[in-house]
Amino acid sequence: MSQTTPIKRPSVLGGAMIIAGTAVGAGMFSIPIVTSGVWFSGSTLMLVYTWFCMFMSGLMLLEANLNYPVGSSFHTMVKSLLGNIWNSINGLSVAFVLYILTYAYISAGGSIISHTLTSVLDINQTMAGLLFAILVAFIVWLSTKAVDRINTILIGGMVITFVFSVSDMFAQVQPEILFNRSESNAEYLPYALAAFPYLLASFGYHGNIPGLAKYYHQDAKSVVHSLLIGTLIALVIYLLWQYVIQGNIPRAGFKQVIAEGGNIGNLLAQLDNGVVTPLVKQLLNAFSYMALASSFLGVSLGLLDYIADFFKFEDTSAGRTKSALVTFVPPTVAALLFPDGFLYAIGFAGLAATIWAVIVPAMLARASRKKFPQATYHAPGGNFMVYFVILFGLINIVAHVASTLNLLPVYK
Ligand SMILES: N[C@@H](Cc1ccccc1)C(=O)O
Repeated sequence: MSQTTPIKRPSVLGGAMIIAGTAVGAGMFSIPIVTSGVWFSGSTLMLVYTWFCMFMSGLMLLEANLNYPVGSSFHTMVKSLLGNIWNSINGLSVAFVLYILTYAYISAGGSIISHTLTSVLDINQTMAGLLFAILVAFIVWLSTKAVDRINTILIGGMVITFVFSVSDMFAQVQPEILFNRSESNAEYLPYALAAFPYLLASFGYHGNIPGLAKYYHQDAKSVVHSLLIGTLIALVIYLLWQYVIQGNIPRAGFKQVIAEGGNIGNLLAQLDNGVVTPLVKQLLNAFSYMALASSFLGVSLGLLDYIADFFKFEDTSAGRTKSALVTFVPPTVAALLFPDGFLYAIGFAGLAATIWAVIVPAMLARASRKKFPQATYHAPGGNFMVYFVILFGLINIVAHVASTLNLLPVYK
């Protein structure tokens, strides 16, 4: 008797963890700093708006992806739906984001390692960044499987340290600080626009969508659910993070963080003067390492695969060594020369990600509806949502260009 065995699909939660693991990373540490101008209430609205648009653009990418063979990359979709010019723009913006994030992770990694080790070991930030980069490069060079295993451990550790540290700090939050009651006539709104690209970068995960569609055997519903849950986990983590940080460190304290360069170590140092107990500080440090390392592993693995594909390097240990050198040497050298560019890097990552994680997905959905009218999955909201998402992208570009040209007020 012949029997068709139903395809066993992995649980929605697994995909949600992949998405949350990519999204929650270096961007998160920039959020309280870059929103110190608009502060807590305003940034809550901005986070929800950004989450919504980044979730929608993910669904649009999925819509296009499902019309192509399993696992088709950005390259295949953009080339077929938008042509060669867009394909080049898209490819460049992907490579740029991956490179600049790799730099940001090395810079930030150096900053927290040297911050936590100052009392026991006199190691400067540049050396610490170098060690961090070498360790991650080694794991990525080993194999995708090694990255997968270590990431699972890291995400487990992140959940534990985040829950313990945040639940303790939760109780310490002071409404006077959180709502900035001591400052009368404070201005918030003028500082809002400049923060957007950092929030956008923090919700970036879109490179994972083709892989996720493959993981769920092209079942739209499972992918949609895991995107929804994964991005909501990121949103909840960011809101809690904002709540405990901006409810414990007074708004004026951020002027010092920004003056010191705005790296993670500077932010964590502000908690030394506060009410946070030494144990909670250690937990937060541990959380920061793990959040950084897990994104660093994921992003640099993506970059290594991209480079291997671009230069046609083989998947042998010699080929992987070449890919690893092209992946890690330029950002490591940049981090040695400019150890404190963390915030700039996240802002530029947000700008470039606007292209491939916001505008291109919206354009792909529009083009794919014309080319494949019989498609079964459609992202919600029709053409209105396509333009809504494109508008969000344009706001981010204007925000970044204007703030780079010093046209926007800066809280410092
Ligand atoms: N969201 C990631 C950065 C990222 C952006 C775009 C794609 C992938 C990752 C972070 O905050 O660290």
